[in-house]
Amino acid sequence: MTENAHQSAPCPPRPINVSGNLPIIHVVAAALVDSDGRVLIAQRPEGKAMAGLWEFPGGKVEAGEIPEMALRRELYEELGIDVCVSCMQPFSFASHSYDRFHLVMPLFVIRNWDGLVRPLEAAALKWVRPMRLGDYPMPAADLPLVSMLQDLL
Ligand SMILES: Nc1nc2c([nH]c(=O)n2[C@@H]2O[C@H](COP(=O)(O)OP(=O)(O)OP(=O)(O)O)[C@@H](O)[C@H]2O)c(=O)[nH]1
Ligand SMILES: [Mg+2]
Repeated sequence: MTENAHQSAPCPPRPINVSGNLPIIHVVAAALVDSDGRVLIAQRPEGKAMAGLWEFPGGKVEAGEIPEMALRRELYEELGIDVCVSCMQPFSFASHSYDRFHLVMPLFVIRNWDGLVRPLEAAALKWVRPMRLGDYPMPAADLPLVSMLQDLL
């Protein structure tokens, strides 16, 4: 072993398709944090994939959009709020293989916005203390993000 080699605990299992045969879906999502440190999660409505699961608001990046523009559009469509790009703090990202696609999803932390959040597309919205996020079933890609948020907040 060289002097610089770093010995640490074994990597946790992270199912990932490395053969490159899955379409890549670019999604962008937000952890809105209120003045009490609670995080907003949205329940996916009936009729959508993963219906019933709780997620970070956001959605697919469209052709020609940068992630911040896509997030501003999605948060207006889904929650009725306006968020300026300078209030979007890049936090982390998910890179996760589902059966049918590979998801790449940056997550931004947002503490300031204009307007009151409303469930314009979600089945329900909830403000949740970071330590309680585990009480809500979320997509597999989100689980590492939840741990990182719990460390941050
Ligand atoms: N918004 C969001 N999508 C997530 C999360 N985690 C996760 O795996 N996804 C997946 O990312 C994909 C795209 O999300 P989406 O359904 O919100 O996309 P969208 O708002 O553009 O909806 P649409 O395609 O019906 O117009 C879905 O397959 C969703 O399950 C998350 O925390 N937030
Ligand atoms: Mg969405």
